[in-house]
Amino acid sequence: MTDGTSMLRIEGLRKNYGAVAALQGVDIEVRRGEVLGLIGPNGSGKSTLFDCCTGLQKSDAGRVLLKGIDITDWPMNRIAREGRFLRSFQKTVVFPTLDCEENLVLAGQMSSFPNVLSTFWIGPSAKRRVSALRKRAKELIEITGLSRVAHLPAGNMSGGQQKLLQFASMLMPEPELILLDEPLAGINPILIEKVIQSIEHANRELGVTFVVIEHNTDVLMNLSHRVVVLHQGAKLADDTPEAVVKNPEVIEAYLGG
Ligand SMILES: Nc1ncnc2c1ncn2[C@@H]1O[C@H](COP(=O)(O)OP(=O)(O)OP(=O)(O)O)[C@@H](O)[C@H]1O
Repeated sequence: MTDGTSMLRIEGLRKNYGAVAALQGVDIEVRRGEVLGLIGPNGSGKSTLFDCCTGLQKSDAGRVLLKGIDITDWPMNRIAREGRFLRSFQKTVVFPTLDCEENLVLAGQMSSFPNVLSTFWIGPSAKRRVSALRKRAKELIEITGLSRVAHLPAGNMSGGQQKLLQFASMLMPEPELILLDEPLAGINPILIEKVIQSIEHANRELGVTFVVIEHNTDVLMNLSHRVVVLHQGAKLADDTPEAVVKNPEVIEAYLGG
């Protein structure tokens, strides 16, 4: 649960794509330790908000502060490495010929070694790091419920299992903040439960703060401590899940249909 301190502060964020005002001055505070749900109709600016916070798109105005530090102009890799701040994309990406543990160790190596060449250096300290990464990979395979398929090349796993593996990969570098873009899209109900449990475990036991975009609103309302609603690039509501589902403006703009 949150201790009330600021993890991510978004101030007056604006982004135009030509004539389209994707974000029209959005303010959001994400508190350390919370799961914040982000909902809104298609095209309301949710993914653009993630893109501008993580350096994939440059905003036209506004600021993004991570633990009080202005990261608005930081490039993506600096945000991920120094900020311990990661995001997922709607498309799942895994290394298809590697099994779960190999995928996870590689994800850990890519983030914990200072540069690509050093991942090939097999000195004693590198061996120790790889062995620590293998230990963490095994724990994450257990946590995400992937043990039964862990020996398969990731390319032979189902789409939902690949999503779980991608989620576990994001946890390898011990991030503090993760933005998840539609983690449940296209996966079956049994795996939906596993994804939810994995997010809850990472939040409660590993202390990871989450912002989650998800169109499955029933699940999102259960998972989130607080929910922000975007509509036409502006914030329409910012409240508890219980209050958001009863908000007449939110019902009209999004939940009603
Ligand atoms: N790279 C881009 N170039 C031009 N317009 C874009 C680009 N990315 C997004 N847009 C436009 O910006 C607006 C917001 O899009 P965005 O993808 O952020 O919405 P969203 O809420 O994530 O939608 P969805 O729920 O469908 O994923 C839309 O009108 C979209 O068409």
